[in-house]
Amino acid sequence: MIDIQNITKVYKTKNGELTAVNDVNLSINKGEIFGIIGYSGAGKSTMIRLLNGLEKPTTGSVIVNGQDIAKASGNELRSARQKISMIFQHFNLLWSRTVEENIAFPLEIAGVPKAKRAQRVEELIELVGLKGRGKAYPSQLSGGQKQRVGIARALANNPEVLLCDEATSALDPETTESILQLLLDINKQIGLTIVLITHEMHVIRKICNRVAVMEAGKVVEQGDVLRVFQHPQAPITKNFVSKAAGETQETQASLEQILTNYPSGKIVKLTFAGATTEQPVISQIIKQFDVVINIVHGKISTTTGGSLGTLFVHIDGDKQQIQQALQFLKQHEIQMEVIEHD
Ligand SMILES: Nc1ncnc2c1ncn2[C@@H]1O[C@H](COP(=O)(O)OP(=O)(O)OP(=O)(O)O)[C@@H](O)[C@H]1O
Repeated sequence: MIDIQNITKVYKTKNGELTAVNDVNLSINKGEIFGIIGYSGAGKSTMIRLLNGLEKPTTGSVIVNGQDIAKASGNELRSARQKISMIFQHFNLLWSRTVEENIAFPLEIAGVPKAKRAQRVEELIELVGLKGRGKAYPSQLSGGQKQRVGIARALANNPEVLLCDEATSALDPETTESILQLLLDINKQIGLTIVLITHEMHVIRKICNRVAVMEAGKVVEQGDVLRVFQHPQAPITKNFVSKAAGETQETQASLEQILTNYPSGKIVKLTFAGATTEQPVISQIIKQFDVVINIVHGKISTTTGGSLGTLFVHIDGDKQQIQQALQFLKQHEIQMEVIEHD
């Protein structure tokens, strides 16, 4: 569906050249939700502008449905861009237009006759759950409702790809959940390909099938979301994953405290994925080995590929028994990391 081949984008600035995107290759399948995550300045916005043809790469190609967006211009580029739609962090609605009129706007531009427009607007209002709010103005809507208008407007002309630029970053956690759920539902319902950029790993965890992690213009890691959460490789990915698992500075501090207070035993971080989240391994260890287990921190969350759990435990007892308990965990395909002092 989308093939990004060796794209590099170099900006000329007052201070010389700046490489915002550096030799990136990505392949995004039809109907999948693909996330690009990175901290500020990683090159995500530049990537999205390259994807919708707003920006031309310095080198490389961006093939969408067999067409190289990077080389298209004029009518060709306009028609290619009609298949790619976008939603934004700050919604970008027209404030003097009602919800209906905002959603109708791209239909007007595309020359859709009035009666058909009204029918399509009604369908879209229903799809995004805004029934009864059609005559309201954006200023009368909550943030979540505004983003629903943004989504309806983006879908008006039946795009094949929806680009989401930090679409939930301005929303509170509950509204974020409901907007992510709406995107997931739409993806399932109409098979829409969604590419989103974000700096929040929980957004990736909640709705993406695959993820690419960007740092300083490069993709440092990519793969299935569950796999990346279970076995993050790059330091930056490990950082994102532990934040998404709710490991705060407070968790780090309590681990340090336990390491200091209990010099014996081991503190272990266990990562469970898929079926292993449902096995009662901790109680099995306690029954089978002569060890004491203290739970320090734990969380289970779901990804589109299955459940994922992290658990920090302090295992104490006879050295050999601890070793055997750790071996038991390994045999049950539970990812394990022994925590040492920072
Ligand atoms: N038009 C431009 N001209 C010059 N430099 C630019 C331009 N656009 C982006 N950059 C630079 O390219 C780098 C990547 O920026 P980009 O906005 O793509 O990152 P980002 O990951 O989206 O970060 P943010 O979330 O802060 O927007 C940054 O160093 C930025 O200053």
